[in-house]
Amino acid sequence: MNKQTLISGMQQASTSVGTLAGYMPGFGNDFETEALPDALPQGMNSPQKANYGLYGEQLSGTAFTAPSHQNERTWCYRIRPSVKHTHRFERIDLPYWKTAPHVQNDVTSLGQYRWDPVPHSDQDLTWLTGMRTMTTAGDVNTQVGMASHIYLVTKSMEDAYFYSADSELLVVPQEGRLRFCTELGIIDLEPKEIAILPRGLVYRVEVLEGPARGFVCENYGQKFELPGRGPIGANCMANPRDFKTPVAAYEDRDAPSTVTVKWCGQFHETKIGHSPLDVVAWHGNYAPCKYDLRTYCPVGAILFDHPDPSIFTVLTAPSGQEGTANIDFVLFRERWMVAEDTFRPPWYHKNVMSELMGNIYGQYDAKPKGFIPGGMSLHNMMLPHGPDRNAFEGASNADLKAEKLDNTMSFMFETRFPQHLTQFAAGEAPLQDDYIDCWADIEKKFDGTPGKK
Ligand SMILES: O=C(O)Cc1cc(O)ccc1O
Ligand SMILES: [Fe+2]
Repeated sequence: MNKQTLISGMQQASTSVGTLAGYMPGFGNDFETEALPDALPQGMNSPQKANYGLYGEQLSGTAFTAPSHQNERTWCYRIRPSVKHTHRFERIDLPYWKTAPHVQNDVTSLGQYRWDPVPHSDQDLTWLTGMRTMTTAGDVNTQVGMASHIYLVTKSMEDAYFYSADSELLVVPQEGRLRFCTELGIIDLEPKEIAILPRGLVYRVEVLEGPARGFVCENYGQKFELPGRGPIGANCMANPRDFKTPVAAYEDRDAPSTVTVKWCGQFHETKIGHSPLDVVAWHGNYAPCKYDLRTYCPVGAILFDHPDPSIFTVLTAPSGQEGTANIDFVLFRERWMVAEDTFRPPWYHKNVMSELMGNIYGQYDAKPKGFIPGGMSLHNMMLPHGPDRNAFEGASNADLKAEKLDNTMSFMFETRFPQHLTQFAAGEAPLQDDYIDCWADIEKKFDGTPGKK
């Protein structure tokens, strides 16, 4: 159990810029943290009167009766209970943020697709107005599937807060720096890091360095967890201690504000008179965290052949069918290539799962050109894909000495469900019309004679 105390500058400041974010290590630990001494009750959750006049409130991330190893909840001790924050809800429109099921008859999703980076806009865009849905999969109403988004953020949310009742958000920054001021503490996030924001957690997003662009995987289903390592053992891949959960930090701020809620794909707004980020102390295992992708320790082939990319899974969100994820988050980062007599890049492939990829920086080995930082690609359920002609020719003729793949970080959101393009992805976003031509010049080498061509 971790215990750490931070007296937060959030309390005084009108925004939290300038405060120091502090973190506790571990994935899914039972944490405890207080921003004021003795704010956290000891030995019980519901004292008749909590210290400082705080209200106790539980945030349940799983059903009460979920098996113990999956059961997640957090006890918050806050200046006002959340229910004081909810008055009448009014429907608002965020036209670019879409939710499954969202199958558009005039949009074709069957195919291989690739996009250049969505350019920054000259408008002021917040975390909410700057979210651009690219694909949706599954059904939010039955809590299965996901959506992939690009965010373009230039403006901090001011006296404005948000939570998603629909989903947990996995945030993968590509440009710029953001600060997530959450009920449970502050997370500063930059490229090469990721963050997980649990379903139901209230937060405000500030721009520390803009413009900011990145990718989001919105998970409607069971939470992301660390994959079992099997025979790899107790170490390597993503190690639990490299996940960082913020220490408690609170705002005692009275100001006319809004809270926007995403609920079954709809957005509603309510007005409140104070900051809802008023949790002075908390304990539990349902909390946001961040993770530095540079601490991911890749394990791979050290003699021959190319393993399935699941070897690079950072996080997996189960679907209920064992081994068939609702979402796998897979990382292709710097590593040594040493396999002998082997075609080293990804092989040609058709997959029952749907593969959405994004480039954080550098060059991806199967697509040395055209898949650029900030760009995305989609190889949907059972649609063939693989190295382009240049990658194939290069790798099948290469001198197979040990080689470092340097300056490379791409990722995949892989889901068991087909992914449907939004109108934005099919129309407004910079779709590369000529993407499939990258395979057009692949040569027939077969002439009936044995031997390597
Ligand atoms: O580039 C892709 O499509 C992803 C991918 C990577 C890999 O190493 C093996 C198979 C695969 O589909
Ligand atoms: Fe693939």
